[in-house]
Amino acid sequence: MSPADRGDRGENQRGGNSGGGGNSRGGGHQRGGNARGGQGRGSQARGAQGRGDRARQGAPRARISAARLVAYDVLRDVDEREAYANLALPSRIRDADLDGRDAGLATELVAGALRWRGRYDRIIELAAGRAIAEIDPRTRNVLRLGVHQLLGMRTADHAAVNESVELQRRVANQNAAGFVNGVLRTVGRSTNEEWDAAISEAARTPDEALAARTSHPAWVLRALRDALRAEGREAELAALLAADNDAPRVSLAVLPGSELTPEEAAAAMAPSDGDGSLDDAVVGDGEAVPALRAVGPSPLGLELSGGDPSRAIAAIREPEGVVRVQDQGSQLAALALTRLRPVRAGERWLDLCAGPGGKTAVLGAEALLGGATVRANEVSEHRAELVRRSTVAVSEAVEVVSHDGREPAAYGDEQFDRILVDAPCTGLGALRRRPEARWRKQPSDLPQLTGLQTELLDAAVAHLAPGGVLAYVTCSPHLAETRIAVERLLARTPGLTELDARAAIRGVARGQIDIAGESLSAQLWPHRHGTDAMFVALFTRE
Ligand SMILES: C[S@@+](CC[C@H](N)C(=O)[O-])C[C@H]1O[C@@H](n2cnc3c(N)ncnc32)[C@H](O)[C@@H]1O
Repeated sequence: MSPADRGDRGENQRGGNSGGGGNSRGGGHQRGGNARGGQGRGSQARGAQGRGDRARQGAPRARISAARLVAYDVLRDVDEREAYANLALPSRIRDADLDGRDAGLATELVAGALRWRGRYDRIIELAAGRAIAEIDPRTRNVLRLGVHQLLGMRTADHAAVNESVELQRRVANQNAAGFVNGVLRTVGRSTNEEWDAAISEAARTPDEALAARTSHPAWVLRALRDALRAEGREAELAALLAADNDAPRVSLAVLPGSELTPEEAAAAMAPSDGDGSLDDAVVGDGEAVPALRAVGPSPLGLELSGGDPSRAIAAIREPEGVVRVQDQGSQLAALALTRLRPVRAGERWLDLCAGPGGKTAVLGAEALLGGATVRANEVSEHRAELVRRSTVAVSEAVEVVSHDGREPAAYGDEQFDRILVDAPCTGLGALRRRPEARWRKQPSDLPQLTGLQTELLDAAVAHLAPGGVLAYVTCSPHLAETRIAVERLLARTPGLTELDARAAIRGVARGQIDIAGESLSAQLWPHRHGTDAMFVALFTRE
């Protein structure tokens, strides 16, 4: 019997075939610690009928927690206003005046429901016996939050179901409250393993099954596999997909030239019991602040145990902007350009696509140390302002302008010794960081993006001084935005030579770094390096 067949469809559900899921058996469960499959949901499923009966016979109406309402509102913002969850969430949390615990719950609900949307939608389809597109968008979000509580969190079944039904009554179609109740009770009766087996059984191809189980759009899954295969590392696909679904630890950078090295900054905040565990918190001025460790591949990098990064940054007591949140892959990409060869005093550098200015700050700090100066260009005025704010600590060395990087004005009649083209891209390298991103991008976005990347690269190469170095960086491993873009650039640009970016990254990295493949460019990966999947290629012009 499939999980869906075992279910109790709500009064508003259509009957009919679940679309597969015929013979559910135990299967490969994707989640680690916070999934419930590993914790004996089988026995919970056996006891679920009794609890379900009590719910149906009029258990007391559940109160809806403010955290769930906030989470629902953020999902709606993401759907209806194309909001970014990481921006919408803090403002909704502030408006609702949630305390730390509820803010944490709202954050987990939003991140989980968005990240696992593909998998949860498939489970909802199997449990409901209807396509997700046929379910009202508001009800869909109520269900996604409910499924995450049942399968991704430790919420008690009755609380997850009752609060979801109440939420449905409050924010969506009241008449579908029974439907929500029925679907969620069906979902709660089976384990993660059983649902994964049902997903696989119902899928038309192995890729469709893998994409749904790991909650990746199929085209993204294929792009990731192609990129790994190009490095001879296709076997790492499962690890990569899992890493995309894990919330990353927050990384900080300590800008070069700071009074403290990352090691000293971490030591200054080491946990008082001295075991250095990242799960510890230390006490500063009587309040717990997150612990830091100088780990990760970037020599500027620190890793935060969790909690609010601004508290850790404040505790280090460096001037504003010196210690900052930044992925360590971004740090390495910037350093690959600045440390490829020694800086000559008076060098001019250009950061062509600078907003919001994370890499510009590293370039600025390196420029200050070496006697160079940086022109930072960003097409959007608003983002150019973010670059200004991001570079306050190194503003002496950085001038910010706002032009289209394809236009001569971006270059101001100059030739540059080093140019960073950190191009707009699909962002498929940062899926773990932006849980909604994977559902926003479409393969149809690629031609427009690769066209823009081509034009930006051509304009940049035309302003590279003879003997100068250009870094092409994307936060995407998609081959169309990485190796194919590089091969095409080399083919159409006489006098341009590719340099060894792998050696450059190995040269700057903290400790050994495993960069695979035969090409000269470097691809970083979340599962292998703990960074976003940044791509770095370096060129010089004869
Ligand atoms: C990947 S982001 C750069 C990230 C940045 N380097 C950092 O580390 O913070 C790409 C940036 O390019 C900008 N951009 C897009 N089209 C552009 C154009 N035609 N000229 C210049 N910048 C552009 C986008 O607004 C975006 O801020």
